[in-house]
Amino acid sequence: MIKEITPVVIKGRSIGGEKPQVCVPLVGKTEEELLREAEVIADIKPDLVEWRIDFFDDVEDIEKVIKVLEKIHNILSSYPMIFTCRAIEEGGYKEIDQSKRINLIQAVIATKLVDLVDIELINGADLIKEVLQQAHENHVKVIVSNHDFRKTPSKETIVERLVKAQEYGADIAKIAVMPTNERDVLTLLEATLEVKEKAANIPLITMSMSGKGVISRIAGGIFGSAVTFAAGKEASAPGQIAISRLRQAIDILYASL
Ligand SMILES: O=C1C[C@@](O)(C(=O)O)C[C@@H](O)[C@@H]1O
Repeated sequence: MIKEITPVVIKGRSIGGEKPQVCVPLVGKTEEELLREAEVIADIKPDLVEWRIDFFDDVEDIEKVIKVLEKIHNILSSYPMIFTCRAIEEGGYKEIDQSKRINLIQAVIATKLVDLVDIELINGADLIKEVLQQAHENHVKVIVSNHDFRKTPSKETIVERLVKAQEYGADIAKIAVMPTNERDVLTLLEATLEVKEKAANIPLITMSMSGKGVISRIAGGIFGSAVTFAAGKEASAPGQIAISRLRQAIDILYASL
């Protein structure tokens, strides 16, 4: 039996709807860089924006982060915004003390200036549930994510991690893995389709990273991935391509479906 996925709709964008949404990251290290980047992103009109705060020089200064967030929000208020402070062991830009990372995520949720936050599955059920509860009280959605920058786990492991994120109460479950060969890309796509067909009632986001995995960023929607990440001014992970080229490729695929 095919499970029904309920889309997450934010500011008119349907995550988990007919077509994958394209998200671009903000990866500036300084306020100046970020505001310039936000202007560029406003021009290229993605569907979603992700602020990868772990790239920011003053990431540990909560007051500064919130001041910059207000300015970014002024430029990009019409776009659903994901706030991500990626843990170093999952591909984060730099080491950030775990309790500072969680305090920051919670302080940002309380501002209600972001629409989604990303928290890694490795944080465990208790912390994830605490973040989920606070997020939902503030009308913020939660992406529970997992990343492997070294390899592609087995199909069963990918399925298990996505299902676990859903069981923890995630609004969206995400996994990004690194292929070492072409078959790994198929493994990621097959796992995505299996979760979509058999288990998911929330949207999934999956990708096989690097050049080898680029087909998953273009065609992942067909197998069940609701969001694909493209480079805006800069990329936040290996394999992201320019948004204009990604959109063209997606349009070609979807015109034939
Ligand atoms: O988790 C993801 C996916 C990603 O790693 C990618 O491969 O596109 C990019 C990250 O910025 C984002 O948080």
